[in-house]
Amino acid sequence: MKRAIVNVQALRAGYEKKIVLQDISFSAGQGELIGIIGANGAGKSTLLRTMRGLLPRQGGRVELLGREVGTIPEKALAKQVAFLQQAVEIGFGYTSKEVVAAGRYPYLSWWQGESPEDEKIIRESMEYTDVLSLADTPLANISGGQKQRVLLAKVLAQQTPILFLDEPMTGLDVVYQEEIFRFCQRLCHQGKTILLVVHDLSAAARFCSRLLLIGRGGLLADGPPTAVLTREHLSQAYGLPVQVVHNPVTGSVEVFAGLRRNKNEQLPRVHVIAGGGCGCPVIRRLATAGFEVSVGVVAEGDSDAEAARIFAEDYVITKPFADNDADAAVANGKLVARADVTVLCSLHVGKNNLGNLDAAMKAEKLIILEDSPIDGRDYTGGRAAALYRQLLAKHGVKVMSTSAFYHEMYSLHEDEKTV
Ligand SMILES: Nc1ncnc2c1ncn2[C@@H]1O[C@H](COP(=O)(O)OP(=O)(O)OP(=O)(O)O)[C@@H](O)[C@H]1O
Repeated sequence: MKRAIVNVQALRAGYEKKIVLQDISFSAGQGELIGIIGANGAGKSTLLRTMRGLLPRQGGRVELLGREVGTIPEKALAKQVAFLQQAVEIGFGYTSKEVVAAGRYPYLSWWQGESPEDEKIIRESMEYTDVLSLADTPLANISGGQKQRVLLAKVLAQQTPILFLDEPMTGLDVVYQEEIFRFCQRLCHQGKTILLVVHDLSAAARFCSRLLLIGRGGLLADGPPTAVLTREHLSQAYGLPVQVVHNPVTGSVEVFAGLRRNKNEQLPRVHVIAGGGCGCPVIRRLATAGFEVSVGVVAEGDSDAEAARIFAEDYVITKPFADNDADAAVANGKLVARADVTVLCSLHVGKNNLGNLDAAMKAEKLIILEDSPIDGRDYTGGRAAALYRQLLAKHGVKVMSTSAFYHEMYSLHEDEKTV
């Protein structure tokens, strides 16, 4: 086991009249890049500020390089930890270089100017974050993202083994954001230990070796990104249903937060009859617009089945090429009966999914999405087309293209009027 560079035991953190975090325990070893994640107001900044000794602890211990943080003199502490704080105010009369030079303060006495060695470190730090060309520009004259990179250079110039970075990506475009993550990785590879607050969970998953999830007044999870970024953990931390999709190709994670529903708001339930991938965008759009969505019957392995798992609250998935799955048909029928509106996607119909048209027949309110004539989508020798024509003749049925539906679907909130 590596020596703990940061060691936090049973920490209680917060403010005079308000305890924000209880019982936080973890330790960080050399070379770790640790992302601190959690909802707004969860206590991430409070944790970092307490660990750095800027906020008094309400209980527990924080050790940096084996020493209790409260016992380390300020200048010695500044040689151990550099802290990029959120929303720091800096006198705007200073040039970028002067701001970065302030990072050298733990190494200077009041009578000493910067040595050639300090100058070299300042220049290298500014090169690292690509702001050397702004050296003589006053901070007042540079953009928000450039300012953030100047502040990062200042933190680097402090040359500490530990870095605490509170949302260092604020204001950075995607290219610089990734670059900052990559240089954090490089610094950790060189032996530094970095804890950074990050809101972009996908980037956190790709770049951090470990995540600490803060929520509900404590440490909800601690471990590698795949173990921390689960539906259960994130739903707890963010206080609403969250879906998590890990992309094995890019290593990134997509997180879809459910809507914060007003308890009195009754949104229509929409059942989507899909298959062969035609339902995928319909399911996604309905769910992200806030509808309660169910899906059926779709086949395992089909992208509609994946979309159902991610976005739908209920679904019926059958084995691929399963003919006449009676149980699936019954379950699908129940979802149709429960829905306020059923949407029949523009699917291709073979003998194994003919039952989907029977299910649509039972819908009280039906919208048919028709992107091409049924005859070109009928693989049953005419049975599907015949059933489909009966559907078209049903009372109150609406027929439209899928793209037209995307515009119309918001009026489903007033479905009585529109269907
Ligand atoms: N100086 C303060 N005095 C009292 N309460 C505070 C103070 N600063 C923050 N808080 C409260 O402490 C809680 C945690 O705030 P903190 O800034 O640590 O959250 P955070 O996770 O960093 O949030 P965000 O993601 O929005 O930056 C919040 O409820 C906040 O209102």
